Amino acid sequence: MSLSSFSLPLLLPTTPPEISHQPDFLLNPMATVLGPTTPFLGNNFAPRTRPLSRPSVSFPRRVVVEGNLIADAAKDLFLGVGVGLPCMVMECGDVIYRSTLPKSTGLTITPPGVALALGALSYLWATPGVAPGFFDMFVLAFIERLFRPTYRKDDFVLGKKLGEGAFGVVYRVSSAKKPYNKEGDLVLKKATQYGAVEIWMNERVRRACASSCADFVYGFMEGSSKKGEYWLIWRFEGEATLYDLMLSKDFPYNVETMILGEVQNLPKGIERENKIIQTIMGQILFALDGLHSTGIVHRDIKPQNIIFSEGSRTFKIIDLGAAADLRVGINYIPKEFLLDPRYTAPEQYIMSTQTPSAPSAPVATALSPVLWQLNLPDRFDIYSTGLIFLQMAFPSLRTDSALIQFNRQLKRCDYDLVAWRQTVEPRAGPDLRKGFELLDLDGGIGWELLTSMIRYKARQRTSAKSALAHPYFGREGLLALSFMQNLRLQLFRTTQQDYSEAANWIIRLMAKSGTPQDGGFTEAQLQELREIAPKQKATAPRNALASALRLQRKIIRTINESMDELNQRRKSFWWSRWIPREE
Ligand SMILES: Nc1ncnc2c1ncn2[C@@H]1O[C@H](COP(=O)(O)OP(=O)(O)OP(=O)(O)O)[C@@H](O)[C@H]1O
Repeated sequence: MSLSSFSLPLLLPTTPPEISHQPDFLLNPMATVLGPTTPFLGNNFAPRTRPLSRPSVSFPRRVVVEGNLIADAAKDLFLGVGVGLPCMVMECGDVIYRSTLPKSTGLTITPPGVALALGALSYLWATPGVAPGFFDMFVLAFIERLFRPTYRKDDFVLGKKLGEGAFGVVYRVSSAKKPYNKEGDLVLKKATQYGAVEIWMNERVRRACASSCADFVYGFMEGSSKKGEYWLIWRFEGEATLYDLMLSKDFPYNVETMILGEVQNLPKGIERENKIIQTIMGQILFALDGLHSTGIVHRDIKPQNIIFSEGSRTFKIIDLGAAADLRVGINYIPKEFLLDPRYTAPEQYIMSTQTPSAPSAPVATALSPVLWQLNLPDRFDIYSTGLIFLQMAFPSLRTDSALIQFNRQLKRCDYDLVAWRQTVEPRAGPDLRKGFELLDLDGGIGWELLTSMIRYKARQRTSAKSALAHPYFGREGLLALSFMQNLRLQLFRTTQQDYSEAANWIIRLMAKSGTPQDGGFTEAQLQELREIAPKQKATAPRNALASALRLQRKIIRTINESMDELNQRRKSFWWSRWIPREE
C-alpha cells in the first residue's frame, strides 16, 4: 500500500463536499486562508472542480494571490526535499474526482530541487572529491589491477645505492624481465615502515595526476606479512634532485638549459636568474596542485624530494612516505614524527590537533570536503614550498645551517616575513641584498608571492592553484605588468588579505580618495579611524562573525567527537589489503 493511500483516511473530510451544506472554511479552514486550490495542503482538501460556496470571511484579492505564491513555493520546497506529509511531496490529485489526478510526468523538477541537486553535486566534487574518490577506488583501481604488469623480487638486478633514509634503502636497478628490460633503468625502494602507505599514495597519484610525481611502476610486499618488506619500483627519472642542483655555485644557471632547453638571450644577472627560478617554482606548484586537488598532502616537501625528470624536462615530487590521503583519511597523523623540521610549517600538523586520528574510510570520505575546508591541510606544503622559493632567491640561505638560523630569526619575528626583512635588510650582505633585488623585480611581485606562502596561519597562505594564477608566473618576458596582469594582481591581493589587512586597505583607499572639502583625510583623522576600527563593540557584522566562529568550533567539536567514537571500534589498515604480495 502506498503512503498516500495509507494516509487518506486521516486526511480526508468524511462528508463529500457536494452534499455538504457546511461552509467550506469549516471543512477546511486553511483552504479559506490560502485559497481553494492551495497546493500546500494537497488537493484532498480543496477539490478543483466543485463550485465553492464563498466563505463568510473574505480576504483582499492581493492577500490571496500572495498566499498562493507562498504556498506554491512551500510546496516546491517540500517536493524538492522529499520530506513532508504524503500529499505535500507528491501529486495526489483530487480524491473525490479521480479523473483530475495529474498524469505522471515521471520527474518533478522544481527550483529548490535543482538547487539541492546542484549543492549535493558540488559537495561531492569539492576538494578532495568524494565522488571521484569512489570512482577511483572501485572502478579505476580495479581495472588498473587487471591490466598492469606485475613484478617479483627476482625480476630485478640491483645496481648502485641511491639513498638510504630512516625507513628504506633506494637502489638503481634494471629489470631482468623481458620485455620490460628495454624500457630503461628503474629505481627500487626497499621500505620497512610506511612502505604500504607509500604504495597506496603512488598508486593514487598515478591514476589522478601522474605527471606530478616520479613515474611509479609497481609495489608489492615481499616475504611474510610480519617480517615483510615493501618493494616499490619507479622509472629512473634522472640523476639530480633540486637539492643537488642548488648546491652548485652555478645555480640557477645550471638548470637553465635543462628546463628551458636553451640558454636565454639575456646577460647573466638577477633578471635571468629570476626567469629560471620562476620556471622551477611554476613546475613545483603545478605538481603540488595536482596532489592537493586529489586530496593528498605531501608533508615532506624539500629540495631533496624534488627530482629533475630528464624525460619530461620538469621537476617532479618523490618520496610520498609521509604523505596523507585526506580523501580516505589515510596516514594523516602518523605515529612517528616523520617531518623534516627545516621545512615544516609552524603548525606541524596538517589537521587540527583536536582531530587525533582518522575515522573509518567511508566516514572520512563523506566528511572529507568539510574537513578539508576546516583545516586547509594543503597549506602545510605551501609553507615548505615558500622556503624553497626563499632558498632559490637567497644564495646565502641554501645551506642547512643558514636555513635553521633563518627559521629561528623568523620565529623571533612571529613568522612575519616583512618584519624579518626590516630586521635583516639594513645590515644585509651582498647575497641577501641580491635576493631582495630579485624578488623586488617588476614591482615586487616575487616578494609578494613569497610573503603569501610563508605565513604563520595556514588559512592566510595561498593555495597552489591561486599561487599559479599569480601574475609572477604570467609575465611575458620582463616587461612591465600589463593592465590585465595588474587587475589579476589586485584580485590576488584582495583575496589574500586577512580582516585587519582589509581594514587597513579601506583606510588607505579612503585616504587616497579624500573628501570633497579638503582633498583628503588628515593623518589625525586616519589615526582616529584606525583606532576606532578595532574597538568597535558588538555591531551586527561582528556578531555574525562571532556566531559563525562559534558554529565552526561546534562543527569541528562534533565531527571530532563522532570520529573518536568511530575510532573506538577497532580499525585495521583495511587499505593495506590492496597491496599485492609476492607469492
Ligand atoms: N624515480 C627516481 N628516479 C631517480 N632517482 C630517484 C627516484 N626516486 C628516488 N630517487 C633517488 O633516491 C633518493 C632517495 O629517495 P627517497 O627520498 O624516496 O628515499 P627515502 O628512503 O625516503 O630517503 P629520505 O628518508 O632521505 O628522504 C633520492 O634522493 C633520489 O636521489
